[in-house]
Amino acid sequence: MIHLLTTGGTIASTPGTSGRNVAGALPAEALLDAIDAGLDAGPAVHTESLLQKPSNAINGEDLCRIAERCETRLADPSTDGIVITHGTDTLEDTAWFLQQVLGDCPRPVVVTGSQRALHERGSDAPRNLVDALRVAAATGSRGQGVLVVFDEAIHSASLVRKISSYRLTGFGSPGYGPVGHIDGTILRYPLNARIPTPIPRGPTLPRVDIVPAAAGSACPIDALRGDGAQGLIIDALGRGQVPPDWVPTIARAHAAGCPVAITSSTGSGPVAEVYEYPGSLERVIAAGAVGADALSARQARLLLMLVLSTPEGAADWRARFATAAGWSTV
Ligand SMILES: NC(=O)C[C@H](N)C(=O)O
Repeated sequence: MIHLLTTGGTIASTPGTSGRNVAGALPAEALLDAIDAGLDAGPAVHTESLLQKPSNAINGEDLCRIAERCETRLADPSTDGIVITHGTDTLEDTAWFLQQVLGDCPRPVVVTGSQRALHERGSDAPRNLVDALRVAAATGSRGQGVLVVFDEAIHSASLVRKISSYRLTGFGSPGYGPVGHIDGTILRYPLNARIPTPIPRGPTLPRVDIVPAAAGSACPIDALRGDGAQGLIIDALGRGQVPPDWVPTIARAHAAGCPVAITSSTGSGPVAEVYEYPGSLERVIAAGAVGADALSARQARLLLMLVLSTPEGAADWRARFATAAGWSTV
């Protein structure tokens, strides 16, 4: 039995009164009805409508609810796999979060969505959902961690990012490529994903904000801390550089006990201490920040939220964050 958990997004959209889409209105049963013909003799499916939201509205509480539903379903031996439908705007965030808490997934957990709603011409919703159910039911998908299925490709949740705001090839794994492909009813897995070790999570997730760096821009870190941010991700330039006058502000945050991590805003490739000059990553790390390897800012944010959500994690955040961020290196 495959458990279909729906959370909203364009894949569950209905037409609104103005002609635009209302994301998330369709319940799970209606989604399944719409693709029944495409499933042929596919797996038996049990449905659950958990959320009906556009994905820009998914918050930390929702992430914990989705994770909890996965854990509960996976504890039931009748569940062979889980498919989660989700809006594409933050699909990679939820998939990444689940990857950090669920581990290698001996029974597959697959996330999908669509760029066009079911009622729109050429909708990718039926294809993506049928493919996701097929991937969740396949023995070859076991132990590969959380997977994202989109446009006949299978991505690791550790690597996937939304790469187009509208094209049906909405997702990619920049620098790596998909871990598998869906060729009709045949699944091909040319690569095995390396799976990070699960991270314990507390009952609530603390607030961590993302600060984009740009040449000559002002550093809002003091204001964000004053407003209640408990950790910060600086989405930095290139290998991890920030404007030179940001460094004292980062040192102030460090002295006040606020974790600061550095990602590269380039979209592909890790941060690295390859320069020494004012504002270089080497100076930023000397001021107390930690590098986030090749994680996106959104991945780093969720990782830091998870690490800080338990007292043990908060006490040891630097080592735990760095280890988890570097999961893909050997
Ligand atoms: N294609 C989509 O699902 C986008 C939509 N705005 C969402 O993320 O909910």
